[in-house]
Formats: sequence, structure tokens, C-alpha cells
Amino acid sequence: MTEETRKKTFLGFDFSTQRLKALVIGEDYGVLHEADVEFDVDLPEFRTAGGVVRGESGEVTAPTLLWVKALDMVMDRLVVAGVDFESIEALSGAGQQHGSVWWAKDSEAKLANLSSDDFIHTQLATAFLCDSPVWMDSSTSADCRALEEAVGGAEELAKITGSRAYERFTGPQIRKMFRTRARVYHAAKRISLVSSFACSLFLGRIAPIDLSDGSGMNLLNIRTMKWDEKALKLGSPVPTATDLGPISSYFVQRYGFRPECRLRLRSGWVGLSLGTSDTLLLGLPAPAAPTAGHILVGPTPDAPYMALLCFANGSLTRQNHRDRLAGQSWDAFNELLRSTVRGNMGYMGKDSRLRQHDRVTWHSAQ
Ligand SMILES: Nc1ncnc2c1ncn2[C@@H]1O[C@H](COP(=O)(O)OP(=O)(O)O)[C@@H](O)[C@H]1O
Ligand SMILES: O=C(CO)[C@@H](O)[C@H](O)COP(=O)(O)O
Repeated sequence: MTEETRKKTFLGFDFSTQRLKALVIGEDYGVLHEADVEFDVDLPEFRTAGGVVRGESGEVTAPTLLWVKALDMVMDRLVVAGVDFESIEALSGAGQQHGSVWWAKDSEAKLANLSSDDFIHTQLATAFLCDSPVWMDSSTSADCRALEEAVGGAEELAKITGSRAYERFTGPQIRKMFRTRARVYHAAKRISLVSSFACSLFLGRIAPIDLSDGSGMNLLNIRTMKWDEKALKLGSPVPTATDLGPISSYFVQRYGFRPECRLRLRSGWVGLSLGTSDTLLLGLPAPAAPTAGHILVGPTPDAPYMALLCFANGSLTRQNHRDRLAGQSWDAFNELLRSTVRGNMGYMGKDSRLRQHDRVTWHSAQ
């Protein structure tokens, strides 16, 4: 078979709040296989609710090892689904934004020397220093105020990093770790985001943070594209479409990936994500300093910057209306939606009892 006639497929992952999804598509973008692991249901031993564990003072974390075990599980489900791993040309992925992973000192050696005879989660059982604070965490208000004051106010911080300080952003989260759990902070070899952590599992070394995801930390100067702080444990960030090299030998030996299979995100992006949160993304030609919402470095060259609005109550709101109007059935809910005029005659509603990160219109983010 020549290189031209060889069947080529592409594998994508989404390490999101409630589940890990995997998708194999062909060259025509048609979906060939799908598999997912729902954290609460498939991995009950981690005792999560909605993929997270809630503390008493607004802390919300996820056990990092849960995500690793979910990867082992979803890979097995892809095997059962009959995926031909040899045909996979490249793989790429996404993750919930803002979550931080705290790697122990010897973890990179473990990552580089994974034995293909065993699951990854058993080999990385001691690789993480603590559970991962995630985007639902709201316990860092004091750290947010301190970060803003350090640069001369919220507006100044938004000019530099694209956002005023937000509780769920990783900069305030790291500051809180330094303040309240100094031993963990000092013991950490590197700090990853969920996206770069997931990539690290496939690469066999700690992957760099992508500039676009890294813009959700209150630490990145979105104009110079460098960390604004002396952020020693983060490594240098790279553009989203960077080719990070070949897949690690673990995946070649255990699943039969071609050793040439690359890790890279190509141009092309989705503007609306309806998950636990609802997130709206819009490409921008230049940065701005929003008082609400966020400006991130864009993931594709044709959109150098990107506005992001996050509504933390996305699926909660839909679920609430579903339960009230459609007897807890998504099918009945969808039927009701289908029978409604597109645009709902201009009426838009929100339930003010539910919390939102941002209540802004498009204009304030531009
Ligand atoms: N058929 C459906 N239609 C609309 N929403 C759904 C449907 N099935 C599940 N959901 C909602 O989607 C949410 C989870 O979506 P998911 O993609 O797993 O989230 P995330 O990407 O944040 O992990 C659930 O909270 C649930 O309310
Ligand atoms: O905080 C944000 C974006 O800034 C959230 O959108 C998280 O990234 C969670 O995503 P989902 O799990 O809901 O897809």
C-alpha cells in the first residue's frame, strides 16, 4: 500500500468535566468510532458527583488519577469498538479549562518509562501531589484581589492578561496553593493544565502549555505571549497548532499506533460548547481589555485572538427546564424545542436563581 492509498484516520479526545470522550474520524470528517467514560458512573471508586469533589469553602477538585484511569478505560473501549490504531495519522485533544495538575518530582521519569504491559494509572499512582483544583472552584477570592492589586487594579490585569482576576483561573489557584499548601507548591516539579496534562500522557513527557488555554490563567501577557510572572513551574507556552512530536512508545506497543503518529491541533475551531458549562468563542483580529468575559490568544493563525464567554450554569439550566417541562426526558425536551419557532420570537430568558460566571453581551467582550 502506498502512502497515498493508505487509509488515514484522526483521533480526538475531550477531557471535560463529567466525562472523557474519544472520537475517530476519517479524512472526510465522518465519525467512524466514538467512546466515552462517564466519571461518576464508570469510575465510582473516586466518589465524584458531576466529575468533581466539593469541599466546604467553595473548593472544587477532581482526582487527577481519575482522568488517567478514564484514559485507560476509554482506550480499551476503542479497542472493543474495533478501532484500527495503525491508521491513525494524528491525534489531538481538548480539556476543561483552568484545572491544574501538580506533578511530583520523579513523575517525568515514570512517564518516560511506562511499561506497555500495564495500565497507565497503576504506573502513575504516585505521580501527582494533590487533587486538581478545577474551573468550578470559587475559593480564591483573596488571591484574585491580591493579583489585581499587584498590577494596579482589575482593569490593568485585564489589559495584560485578557481578563480581570477570576476565581477559577489558574494563577489565583497557584497563588492559593503557595499560600495555604506551601509544601505541595515547593514539591511540584511542574504544573500542567488539564489539556497539557492529557497531552503529556500521550507524549511520554510533560507537554508545554498551549497559549490559548494558557490565557485562562491570569498569568500570560497576551501581547508578548510570555508568562507575565516569573512562572517557574509552568515551562514555556507554545502556539496551539504546534506539532509536539510523535506518540510515546507505550501507545505504539500496547495499541499498535504507528510510531510516526503525531500530536497536533490543526486549524479550524468550534464556537459553541454546550456541556456542564456553556461556552461561546469568537475569533478576534486584535486583543481588547474586557471588564467581563475573557480575551484569549487564538488557537488558529486566522484568528490571532479569541473572545470567550462562560456560563457556568449551562446544563443546569437546561436540566432544570427539562425536569419542569418535559418529565426528565431529553427526547421530550428536544421535541418541545423543535416545535418552537427558531429564535423564540426574540425572547431570551435566564433563571436568576442560578449562578453565572458572566452576564455580558457580546459587545462588552469586543
Ligand atoms: N440529550 C441531551 N440533550 C441536552 N443535554 C444533555 C443531553 N444528555 C445530557 N445532557 C446534559 O449534558 C451535560 C453533560 O454534558 P457533557 O458533554 O458530558 O459535559 P462536559 O463536557 O462538561 O463534561 C449533563 O449535565 C446533562 O445535563
Ligand atoms: O471555565 C470554563 C471556560 O473558561 C469552562 O467552560 C470549563 O472549561 C469547563 O468546560 P466543560 O466541561 O463544561 O466543557
